[in-house]
Amino acid sequence: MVQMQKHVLVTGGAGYIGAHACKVLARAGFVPVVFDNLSTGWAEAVKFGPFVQGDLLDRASIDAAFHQYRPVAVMHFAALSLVGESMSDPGRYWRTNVNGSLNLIEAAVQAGCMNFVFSSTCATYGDQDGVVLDEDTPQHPINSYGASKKAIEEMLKNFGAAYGLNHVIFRYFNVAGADPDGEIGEQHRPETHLIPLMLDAIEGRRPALTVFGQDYPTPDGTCVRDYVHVMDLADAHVKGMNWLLDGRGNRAFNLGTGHGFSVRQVIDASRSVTNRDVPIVQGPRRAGDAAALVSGSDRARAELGWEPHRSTLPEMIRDALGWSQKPGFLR
Ligand SMILES: O=c1ccn([C@@H]2O[C@H](COP(=O)(O)OP(=O)(O)O[C@H]3O[C@H](CO)[C@H](O)[C@H](O)[C@H]3O)[C@@H](O)[C@H]2O)c(=O)[nH]1
Repeated sequence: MVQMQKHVLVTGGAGYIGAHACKVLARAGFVPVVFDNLSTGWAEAVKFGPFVQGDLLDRASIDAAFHQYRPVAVMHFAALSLVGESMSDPGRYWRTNVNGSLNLIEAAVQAGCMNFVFSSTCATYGDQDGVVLDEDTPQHPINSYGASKKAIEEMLKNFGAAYGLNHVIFRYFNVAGADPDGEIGEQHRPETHLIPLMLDAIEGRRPALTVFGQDYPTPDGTCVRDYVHVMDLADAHVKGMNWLLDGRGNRAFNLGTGHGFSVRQVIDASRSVTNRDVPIVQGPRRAGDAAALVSGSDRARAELGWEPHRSTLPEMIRDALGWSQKPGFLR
């Protein structure tokens, strides 16, 4: 019997999280079709299926991809995602994230591709004074990035109500680590994330790690985040897509472990992996940073059957380190 190949359109599939999702999709028997403009992604990261180089602001190129591949679902990772940059250039965030998503959602509906998995963020919750954030926590973003993602969540609800677009929304906490096989990993230019910058400082690619803010209302004064391994996150996406393919309806899920770690605790954990000290300098707070973002993660576990298997700090740091030591790694 000839098996029909099931394609999944993966926007942003050449980026960090999207590429890991492609690997897990391929392993689960799907064909990930990457749609990416390479503004922050890497052609070298497209390893698990076809590549369409296109821009979400160009509706015709999206329509062509739907027409050519007839995907069973969309995973929408493509976005600008830096909190600091979103504060200094909000127009770019609204245009790219919101207009791009509107084009994609309209194209999906028109093509009859009614299963949509969306990358949202804990930044939609804003700064909530140390409470553990569950999916019913009111969303009050404090930066343009979070506001743009919240707007897209609303858009999905509206298109769900009007046209029956089925959607799963994932609100990520802090994604870290890399594919333990070393096929893909995190490579941003410029790099802004804590763990890769810390490794750069340890390995001498940068003189030091700047700790942004020491006076937050947290136990040691540095920001607290909930770190989740990128492969665990990718697994959740396949579970979320299967949830939609099984007709289980629209749902938002947090993706975090439920445990928060301060910047200082992350630095301390790196010593246990590398046996090296992190050269640090103390800097001011970064605009748009919430003091603490920790996930209530019961819903994804209970309803999706998701369990993070790799999301310990040492494992995430070890996998990120392995990737950064690969020949050809550039930063
Ligand atoms: O050089 C650095 C870089 C980061 N940090 C601190 O480390 C923590 C983590 O910062 P990251 O930049 O690694 O991650 P963010 O929490 O800013 O961002 C993550 O969470 C955001 C939502 O809050 C968005 O989803 C974003 O895309 C995602 O990377 C923050 O407290 C930040 O202030 C430093 O002290 N020094």
